[in-house]
Amino acid sequence: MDFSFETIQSFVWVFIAIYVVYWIKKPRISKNEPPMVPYKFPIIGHTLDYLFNAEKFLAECRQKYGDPFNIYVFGQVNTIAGNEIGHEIYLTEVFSLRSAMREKFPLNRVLNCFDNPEKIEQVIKTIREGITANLSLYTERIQKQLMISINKEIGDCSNPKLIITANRNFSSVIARPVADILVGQEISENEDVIKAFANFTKDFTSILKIPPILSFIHPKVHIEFITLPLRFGWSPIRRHVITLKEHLRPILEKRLKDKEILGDKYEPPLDIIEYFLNNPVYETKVITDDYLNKICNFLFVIIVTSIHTTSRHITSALYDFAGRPELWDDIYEEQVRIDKECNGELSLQHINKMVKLDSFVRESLRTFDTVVGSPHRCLESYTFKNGMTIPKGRIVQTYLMDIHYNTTAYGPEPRSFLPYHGLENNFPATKTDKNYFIFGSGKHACPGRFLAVNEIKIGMHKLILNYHIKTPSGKIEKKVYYGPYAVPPATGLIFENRKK
Ligand code: HEM
Repeated sequence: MDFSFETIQSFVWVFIAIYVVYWIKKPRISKNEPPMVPYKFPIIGHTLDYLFNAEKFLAECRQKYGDPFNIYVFGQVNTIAGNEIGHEIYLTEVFSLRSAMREKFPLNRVLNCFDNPEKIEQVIKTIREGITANLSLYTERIQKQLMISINKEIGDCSNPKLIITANRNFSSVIARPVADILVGQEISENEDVIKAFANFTKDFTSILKIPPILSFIHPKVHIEFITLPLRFGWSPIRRHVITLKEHLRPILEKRLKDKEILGDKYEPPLDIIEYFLNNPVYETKVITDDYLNKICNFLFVIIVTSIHTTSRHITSALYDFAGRPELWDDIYEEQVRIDKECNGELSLQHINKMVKLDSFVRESLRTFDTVVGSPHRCLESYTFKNGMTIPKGRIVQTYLMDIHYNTTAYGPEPRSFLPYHGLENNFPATKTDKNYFIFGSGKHACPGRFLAVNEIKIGMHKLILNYHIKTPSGKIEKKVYYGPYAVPPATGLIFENRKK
């Protein structure tokens, strides 16, 4: 075979380019760092194992190299912190989830307040003061909205009905109560608004479906590439922002007018938009387009953090319930007793009495089975208590499976489903703990977890009271994996009316 001079020249250039990338990207691990797991292929490193075999691969690394260890994925060294060391990440401000998320979930490119630490602090304060502190006042409305959703999405099942949960994962079920809390009862009756709430995250994450090949050069190159269309004016979420603005404007204008006319006699509705109108930072006399953009930006941050997460976990808890017939009667009996006690109208006290259901939900959250998650960026060089040091800029991932399946906390068979572990050990589903990281831990632990668990418990209570729920196979269905991240099974659930 003859090669022309040009062909040989091209080969040489390709070789030089690969060598330069290899040399630049070659991980440089200093002496005191966690051990680097050896790999066979330069540049690719452990990427394939991480994507297609994460559970087994990381378990083998953990066994061989201890905790923590370093792996090389998508051209970056990642430190994997497990059961012994993981909690340290959450005890100091040296590690930042927000900084790491910018390269994984570039929401800041469509919601500019996501890039502003002060605004995010305001979001967190709003969740704590405006939602969690008022949870008892919201309970009746959450219940009502969940029942509307259940009747619409599941409805009459005189004959068994298969509801396919894939992709949607009951996001519109959860969107309704969240809309009620954020924008009030009147706007949340509008189906377009509910759709905007339910689909915002799914539509935004459509840009994340592009495989991160360019991350091998640098994660920022990949992010610049996938967000390129946004710079030319295309936005996957624009229509949702327009819908919300359209419906917010007349309501906000009416509230300002009512306030002016009624003065002290004005009765402020309980919702987050009213919380804004009374907040010195967001006070206004006139509803301008700029003001609406500001409010929508803020609301969509709460929507992104609250709906997708909660709907994914209520779906998963339903699969966990449906696949375990041995638990059905016990949990059903608790719901019947509480339903009789409250005459169908739950208060926060009644929800707190659902101790078996709470323990079941905690166990479903613990065994959700994402292998690693919650990436945090190390903002300055840090030395762990065991003396190992990691450099500034390093991404540290929490090895959730190692934490959630540790034998010290969960006994000799930590992978089995222990429905009453929380109840027996006085660990409610909302309580963060070094053996339970589903809501993170420390200062930045999820501020929305009280709302999330309440929605899941109310939703499950109503569903279990009204329906027999089964999996199509009659067994526990397997989760679906995207690399190391788990999502609920996609087989669907069978609902059948309970005989009253
Ligand atoms: C089952 C549902 C949910 C899960 C599993 C979940 C999980 C998490 C996790 C793991 C974190 C990171 C914590 C850390 O770094 O220590 C977090 C943060 C956060 N979550 Fe949730 N979450 C859920 C529901 C919600 C809801 C309903 C809201 C809002 C009402 C919310 C708002 C937030 C916010 C604003 C943060 C950022 C906190 C900060 O940076 O300080 N989450 N969540």
